[in-house]
Amino acid sequence: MDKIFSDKEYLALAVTEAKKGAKRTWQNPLVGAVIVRDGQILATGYHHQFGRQHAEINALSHLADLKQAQGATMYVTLEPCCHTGKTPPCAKRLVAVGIKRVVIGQLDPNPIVSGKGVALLQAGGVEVVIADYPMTINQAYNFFYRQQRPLVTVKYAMSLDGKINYRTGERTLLTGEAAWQDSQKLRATQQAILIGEHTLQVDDPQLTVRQQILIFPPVRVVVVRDVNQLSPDLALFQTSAPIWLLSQTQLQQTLPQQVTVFVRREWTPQAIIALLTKKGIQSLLVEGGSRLQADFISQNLVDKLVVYVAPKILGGQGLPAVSGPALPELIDFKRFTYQAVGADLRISSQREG
Ligand SMILES: NC(=O)C1=CN([C@@H]2O[C@H](COP(=O)(O)OP(=O)(O)OC[C@H]3O[C@@H](n4cnc5c(N)ncnc54)[C@H](OP(=O)(O)O)[C@@H]3O)[C@@H](O)[C@H]2O)C=CC1
Ligand SMILES: Nc1c(N[C@@H]2O[C@H](COP(=O)(O)O)[C@@H](O)[C@H]2O)[nH]c(=O)[nH]c1=O
Ligand SMILES: [Zn+2]
Repeated sequence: MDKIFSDKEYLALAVTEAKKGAKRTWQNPLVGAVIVRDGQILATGYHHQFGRQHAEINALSHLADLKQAQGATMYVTLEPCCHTGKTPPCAKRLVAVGIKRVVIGQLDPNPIVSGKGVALLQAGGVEVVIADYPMTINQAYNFFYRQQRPLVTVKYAMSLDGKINYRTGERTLLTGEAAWQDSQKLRATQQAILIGEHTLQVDDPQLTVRQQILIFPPVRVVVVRDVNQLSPDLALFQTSAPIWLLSQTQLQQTLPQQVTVFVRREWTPQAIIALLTKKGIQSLLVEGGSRLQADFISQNLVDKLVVYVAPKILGGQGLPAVSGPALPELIDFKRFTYQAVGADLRISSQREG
C-alpha cells in the first residue's frame, strides 16, 4: 500500500520543488507546488524564473488532464497571488479549475497579495489551510517586505589581530582560494554588492560572480565623492553587470553604458538603503572597507556578518575591520557559527529578530 503523507510532508516536497528555481527568480520568491488527490501526487511545479509562470500554474500544466484538478488539494509554499502582475492571478485560476483545498506554507508578505490571495480562494469556495510550517526559503524576500528595506550582510576578511590590510592604501591578500570560492557563492545569493571609494581605488575589484553565469547578477554599487574623478580603466567598468555610482556630483564624463549615476549631497547609510529599497533590492552585501562597514554598523543597519579569519598578524599599521564612529552601545550578535574554509576560518552571525 502507498504511504499516505501528512500535510507537512507534502509541503516539504513543495519546498524541494521551490528550491529548483534558486538564483533565477531574482526579486520574486522561490515557490513550489504539489497537487494531490486521493493520496496520489498528480503533479508538481515551481516558479522557474522571474517574469515566467508562477508555481501553481506550472504544477497545473503538468497534470495529465486539467480535469484532475477538480477536488484535488494543492500544497503551495507561498500564498497564491490575487493580482495581475507579469502573469494572471493564481488564486483565481485555482478556483476556476476546481481545486478543493489549498495548504499554504506561509502568507505572502508582499502587500499586493498578503491575505487577499487567501480571501479570493475562500470566496471561491476553496478550503484554505495556513500550515504552521518552518519556512526557511526566501529569507531576504520576507525580510524586505516585513522590514521595508534590504537584508544587509557585511563581509570581510581579517587577520588574527582584526585588521583588513597591512598598511594604509594597500590591498593585502589575507585568505586563500577556498575562502575566495566561498565568498563567490555568497555574492551569487545577493541582489546588490556595495563598497566604499577607497576600496574601489585601492583594490580595483570587479565585484562580479565568476564561478557561475547568473541571469540576474548583483548590481555593483559604489559610494564616491566625485564620479568625474574615476578612471574608465577601473576593473569594475570592464565587465557588463550593472553598476550604480552614488556620487555627490553630476556626471560630466563618458562612462560605460552599464553605469547609472545617482546624485545626492550626502550618501549616508540611510540614504543608500532608501535608494536600494526604492529599487526593490532585497539583499545587500557590504564588502568594505573599514569606514563603510563602520558607518553601516553604527547606524544599526547590519543584519548578518560573514568574517573570514586568516592565521596572520598584520600589526599596528593595519586598518581595523571596523574603524569609524563610536557605538552608543556594543552590539551583541549573541550567537555565531564557524567552520574551517581551507586554511582560514569562516564566522557567520545573524542579528536576532
Ligand atoms: N580585507 C578585506 O576584506 C577588505 C579590505 N579592504 C581594504 O580596506 C581599505 C579601504 O577601506 P577604507 O579606507 O576604510 O575606505 P572605504 O572603502 O570604506 O571607503 C570609505 C571612503 O570613501 C569615501 N567616500 C566617498 N563617498 C562616501 C560616502 N558617501 N560616505 C562615506 N565615505 C565616502 C571617503 O573617503 P574621503 O573622505 O577620502 O573622500 C571614505 O573615507 C583598503 O585598503 C582595502 O584594501 C576593503 C574591502 C575588504
Ligand atoms: N512567484 C510566485 C508568486 N509571487 C508573488 O507574485 C509577485 C510577482 O508577480 P509577477 O510579477 O506576476 O511574477 C511576487 O512579488 C509575489 O507576491 N505568487 C504565486 O502565487 N506563485 C508564485 O510562484
Ligand atoms: Zn501567482
